[in-house]
Parts: sequence; structure tokens; C-alpha cells
Amino acid sequence: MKIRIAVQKTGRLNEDSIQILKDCGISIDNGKDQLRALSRNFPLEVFYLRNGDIPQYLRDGVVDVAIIGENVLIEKGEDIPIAERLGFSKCKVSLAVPKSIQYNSVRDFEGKRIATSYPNTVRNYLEKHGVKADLHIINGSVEIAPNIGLADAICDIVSSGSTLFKNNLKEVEVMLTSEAVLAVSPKISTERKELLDKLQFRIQSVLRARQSKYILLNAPNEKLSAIIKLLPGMRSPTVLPLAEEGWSSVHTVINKDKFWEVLAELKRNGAEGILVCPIEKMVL
Ligand SMILES: Nc1ncnc2c1ncn2[C@@H]1O[C@H](COP(=O)(O)OP(=O)(O)OP(=O)(O)O)[C@@H](O)[C@H]1O
Ligand SMILES: O=P(O)(O)OC[C@H]1O[C@H](OP(=O)(O)OP(=O)(O)O)[C@H](O)[C@@H]1O
Ligand SMILES: [Mg+2]
Repeated sequence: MKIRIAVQKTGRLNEDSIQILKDCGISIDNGKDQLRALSRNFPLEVFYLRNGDIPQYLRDGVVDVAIIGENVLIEKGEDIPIAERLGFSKCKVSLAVPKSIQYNSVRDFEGKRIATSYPNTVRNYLEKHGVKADLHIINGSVEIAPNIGLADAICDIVSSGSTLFKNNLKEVEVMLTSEAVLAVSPKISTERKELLDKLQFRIQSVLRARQSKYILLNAPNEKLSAIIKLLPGMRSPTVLPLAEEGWSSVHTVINKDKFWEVLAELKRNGAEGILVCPIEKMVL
């Protein structure tokens, strides 16, 4: 019995999807042009597919789980449950208009032609606001549509905004935010659900570790209580005596985004020799 996972064959999600499996200790025997591969050390079979096709494979139960952009699920897989948010490939799906247009509100889209690869998302959003527009469905290079007279506006993925900028467009409505997710087939069997639980346990340990740093520092004993107050830690920091009398070493785990804020405070309170190390896995 194996759990069957779909990952994107080529594109934005491919590398990070394989990396997260690797970080979970799952090695995949992989020929570059293979569409299907097995893991050597986990009961897992990988299918390399187009992101846009994955919702249907999940619905049909042809694969059990998938790493997919949440935006694609919202567009064509609202019936498919998400088991885990994976924290990479973060982006928005937005409406944009030519820079020169004076934009007031979503009502400005009434009767306009909108080019997009996300027709359901746009339709639902506009319907919610009581607006009717004319959708022009295209599969790529959407941002060029207004410049060639194909549409008045577009709806597409926005990340840094540089594609919009280069095409003289401005973002006017953010319809949704997205990241890569682990999605589950509604038809997954009980046995494969058990394998999913094992996989998910590993993924959670990896994601938690990615969010955290292990820090070590030295401090004179009389400063310890002030320093410990600055450090949240998993339970409470470990304090070990240094060989030099009157000094201790403090070890703890800290959220990677909080670290820089705390660093200056630690130094001000007498911490020295501060080391910050990555964590590979973290189980609570
Ligand atoms: N510029 C971006 N920044 C961050 N994430 C993005 C960006 N563009 C796309 N994504 C995310 O990555 C996913 C895959 O995008 P990509 O362009 O590789 O594939 P695609 O052409 O949409 O799909 P397919 O695999 O069906 O060809 C998107 O659905 C979205 O979730
Ligand atoms: O805001 P930005 O950082 O510029 O990113 C947004 C662009 O990225 C994606 O295209 P991608 O590069 O994946 O090309 P594709 O159209 O071939 O999928 C998306 O379709 C946008 O065009
Ligand atoms: Mg793309």
C-alpha cells in the first residue's frame, strides 16, 4: 500500500514541493522526464502533473494528496479539503487596470472586458459585489491583454508586482491571497489516510523547524534573569554553567522573525557570543 501524491511537473511549485518531501526524509528515485516515481524509504508514489489538472485528479481519487497552489483549489476545487498550509509560493490573485485609468471602486468593472485564467474566482468576486463583466479566458501572458486591445482589465497572480509594473498596470482589488497547500482527495481510503497522518506529522515538524532558530549565548550570572525574560523558548531556556566561574550559557528556540528584534535587547542586557543555528526538525 502506498500513498499517491501529485506534485507540479514543472513550474513555480516543483522545486519547493520536492524539497519539503526531502526535508521529511523522503527520497524519491527520480529520472528527470519521469511522470511517476517511487520513494525508496516511505510508502509513497509521486505523480508529476500540471498544477491546473490536479483538482480533478484529487476529486476522482486517482491521487490521494497533492501539493498545489491554494488559488487553483479556490478556482476549481472548492470541494477539496486542505490538510496543511505549506508556507511557500505566496501570492495574491488580483484585478488590475491600466495605470492611466482613474479607479474608484469595484463597480468600475461593470460591463468591462476582463482577461483572466481564473474565471470562477473573478465571477464569484464580482457577483458578490453585484457587478457584471465580460470575461475573456486565456491561459497565460494575461498581463499583455490590455496593451493589445484584448481587454480593459485583467485578473492574475501578483507577487512582487513587477509583471504588472512592466505592463503599465496597477493592482486595484486583491481577491484572495494564496500559498502552496497540501490538499487531500475526498476519496482517500482509511489505510492511505493513516499514511497521510504519518506524512503530515513529518511535514509539521519540518514547517515548525523552518519557522524557528536555535540560539546559544553566554552571560554573566547576575544578568541571567533579565536575559531569560527576553527569550520565550519552547518550555523555558536551558542554562548551563561555563567553565569560567560566574558565567552561564543559555540555549533556547526562538521564532526566526522575532530573532532580530530580540538580538539588540540581548546584547544590551549583557549577552555575549550569540550563536544562531538552523533547526532541522521540531516535534512539540
Ligand atoms: N509570481 C509568483 N509568485 C509566487 N507564487 C506564484 C507566482 N506565480 C504563480 N505562483 C503560484 O505557483 C503556482 C504555480 O504557478 P506556475 O506558473 O508554475 O504554474 P501554472 O502555469 O499556473 O500551472 P500548470 O502547472 O498547470 O502549468 C500558482 O498556482 C500559484 O499558486
Ligand atoms: O508579481 P510578479 O512577481 O511579477 O509575479 C506575477 C507573475 O508571475 C506569474 O507568472 P509566471 O512567471 O509564473 O509565468 P507564467 O505566466 O508562464 O506562468 C503570474 O502569472 C504573473 O504573471
Ligand atoms: Mg505562472
